[in-house]
Amino acid sequence: MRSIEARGLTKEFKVYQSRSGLTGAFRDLFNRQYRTIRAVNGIDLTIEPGEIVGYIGENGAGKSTTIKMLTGILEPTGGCLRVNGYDPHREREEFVRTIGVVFGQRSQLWWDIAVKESFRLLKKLYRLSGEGYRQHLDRLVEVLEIGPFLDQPVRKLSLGQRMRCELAAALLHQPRLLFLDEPTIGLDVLVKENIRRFLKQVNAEYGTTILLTTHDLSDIEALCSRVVMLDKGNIIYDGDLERLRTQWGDGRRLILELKEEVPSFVLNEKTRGLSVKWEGEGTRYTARLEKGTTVSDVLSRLVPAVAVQELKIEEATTEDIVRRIYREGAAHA
Ligand SMILES: Nc1ncnc2c1ncn2[C@@H]1O[C@H](COP(=O)(O)OP(=O)(O)OP(=O)(O)O)[C@@H](O)[C@H]1O
Repeated sequence: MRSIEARGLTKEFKVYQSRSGLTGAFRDLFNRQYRTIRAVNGIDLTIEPGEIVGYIGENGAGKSTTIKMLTGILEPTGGCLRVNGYDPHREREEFVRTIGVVFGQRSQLWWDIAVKESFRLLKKLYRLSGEGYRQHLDRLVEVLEIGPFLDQPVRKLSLGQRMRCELAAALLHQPRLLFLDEPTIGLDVLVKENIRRFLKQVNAEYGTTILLTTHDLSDIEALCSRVVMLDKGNIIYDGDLERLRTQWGDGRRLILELKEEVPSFVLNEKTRGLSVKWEGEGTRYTARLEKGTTVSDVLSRLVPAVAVQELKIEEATTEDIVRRIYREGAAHA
């Protein structure tokens, strides 16, 4: 059974539009006008058990709306959806036992009670019992190093401590599929590293499928072999990170320090006809090399005319690549 299978998944929102002025407000009283927003536009998405998939897109692309449909919070307007074999919205009660959810911005733990009391409530909610549960909990407490905070109320924990407790809470019932929405937002580098290591471990040991939404591309680099990129409700890339890099990552940067100041128009002139964008001024320039243009193409034009003191070549980072795809608005798997 597939973890996620969506065909033509669509969500539309009807938004009330108010007319301007007093007459407009008066007319709104009797005849409201609505506008339809198609937040998710007929996407096809299949995720197999054990995959770790990064779900990315700019603000407003439709990520949260998708996750809300996949977790059963929102009912789709159209399309077919099965998650862990269930219809998430219609079979919500049985379905939620098979998933875990961590939203970085919101807590599923009770704010004023001790963490272990929250765990106890969740245990009742999921109807968990027995030695298996005890051992699993002990393991989570040990690996996430949350033992010292179990007696404290959530409101007294730091963000990093709370996130580790959230992860434990989301995994108490050993779900087959884990949804993570911005799990490392606001955390310092060390805590981020620990959380990523833990997630890899959970995935390897229990075969837990993970769908991760994040704006932090280093999460994706550390965890996901596959990325799904959303733009205005449509999937514009679904494939591995490596392919994304090779298809779009030829935008290398050449960083130059010149012996003498040279105006930028000279560099533009010398490299006319090549796909290169110059940034900088005086003696320091960066050449952004676009598709097809190589470092030696640029240097062979420059070196006879301009004295170069030092040069450095930088590969485009995933962040550069993704920004570029967002800007240009398309990518094909
Ligand atoms: N309840 C709602 N009512 C009306 N419009 C909505 C609602 N929820 C989302 N939208 C609209 O749907 C579109 C997609 O929003 P969504 O929150 O899914 O994007 P997102 O990719 O998660 O963005 P972000 O990264 O900012 O969280 C946006 O245009 C948003 O304004």
